[in-house]
Amino acid sequence: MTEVSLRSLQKFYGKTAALKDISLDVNHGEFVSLLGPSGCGKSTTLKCIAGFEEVTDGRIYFDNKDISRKLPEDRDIGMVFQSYALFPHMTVVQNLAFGLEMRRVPKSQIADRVARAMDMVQLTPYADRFPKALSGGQQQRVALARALVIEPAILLLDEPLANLDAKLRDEMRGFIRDLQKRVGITTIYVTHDQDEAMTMSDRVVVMFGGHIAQAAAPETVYNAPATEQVARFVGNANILDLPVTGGDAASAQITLPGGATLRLGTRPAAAWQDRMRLMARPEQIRLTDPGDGHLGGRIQKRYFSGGHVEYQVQTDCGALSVVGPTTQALFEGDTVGLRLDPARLWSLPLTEGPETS
Ligand SMILES: Nc1ncnc2c1ncn2[C@@H]1O[C@H](COP(=O)(O)OP(=O)(O)OP(=O)(O)O)[C@@H](O)[C@H]1O
Repeated sequence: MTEVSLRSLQKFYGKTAALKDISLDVNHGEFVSLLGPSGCGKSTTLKCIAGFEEVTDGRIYFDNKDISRKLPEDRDIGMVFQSYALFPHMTVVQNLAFGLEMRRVPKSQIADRVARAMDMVQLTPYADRFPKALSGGQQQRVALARALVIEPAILLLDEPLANLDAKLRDEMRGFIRDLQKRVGITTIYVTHDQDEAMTMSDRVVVMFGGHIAQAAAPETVYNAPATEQVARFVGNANILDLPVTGGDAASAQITLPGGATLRLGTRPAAAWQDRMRLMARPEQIRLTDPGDGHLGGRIQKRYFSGGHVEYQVQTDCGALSVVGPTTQALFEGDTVGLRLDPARLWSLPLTEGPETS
């Protein structure tokens, strides 16, 4: 297991700054996802770690060894791409054996290591098939096995599930995560799919415009986003901009448009702030009888989605998204009350970080 440290990475393509300042430590055996919108620099970060791109400035360390200028083949990484990149004219066994032959692993060991890798991804019955005779999910499992059979120090995955349909993608998420835990390999995973990042990772690194906005456990990124941009990118966020009307050194009191007050567990970040931007996730707001909530509203849209119902509710704080149980008989046009949980309202900084796009 290997620790990866990125120190102030910068990468320019001509005048385009793909990475502006990336610093990150990935612990031994950790599964870290790089998450962000298209063009934020996820793939470039991964390519720099792999050595397919040279950094313009900054350093990359594997276990405290500076590998920034090493060739990809000298970095001891296994890589899986979105396009499985299997050799079409080779069978599964041959695809797996290839990397070992290139590394001059003794023939006597190759068969055994290939067999173990195939078993690991449950593909033993398909050993002699060519890639075109395998499903997308099976091909991606071959690609995984091919990356792991060389027993690399670090596993890098670039949107490996993007080509699979939704159901298979779900299955493969669990499969990759279980396999990574069993093997215990340090893994960096690029995705623009927040569900994927949240369900699979020990830590999610949210990136915008060549910067890291937050690197934290999935629960922290979701419940305590570092910025409004993170709040809006990861999940559905209701943002309430409300005046501070009282409180003390430890807790602020805010007043909602209808006059209801709430005592929060936090203060505004800066002494001069007389308002707060608070985030409430849809499932943290409860719909009640009109007059019973902290805020009044009218249901504009109702979306039944099997396990729960999503509502769009027009309020004096704007349109809020609320998730409720299917047992609640509420419909479009109904007048409702909205109850907020002061303990779960998250105070966002009023100003964003250095980069907002
Ligand atoms: N080879 C290249 N030449 C010039 N510009 C590039 C090159 N590769 C990437 N870029 C630019 O660098 C920035 C970051 O690209 P990158 O591919 O890392 O983003 P990404 O977050 O992985 O996006 P996506 O999710 O769309 O793959 C983008 O502005 C992109 O246009």
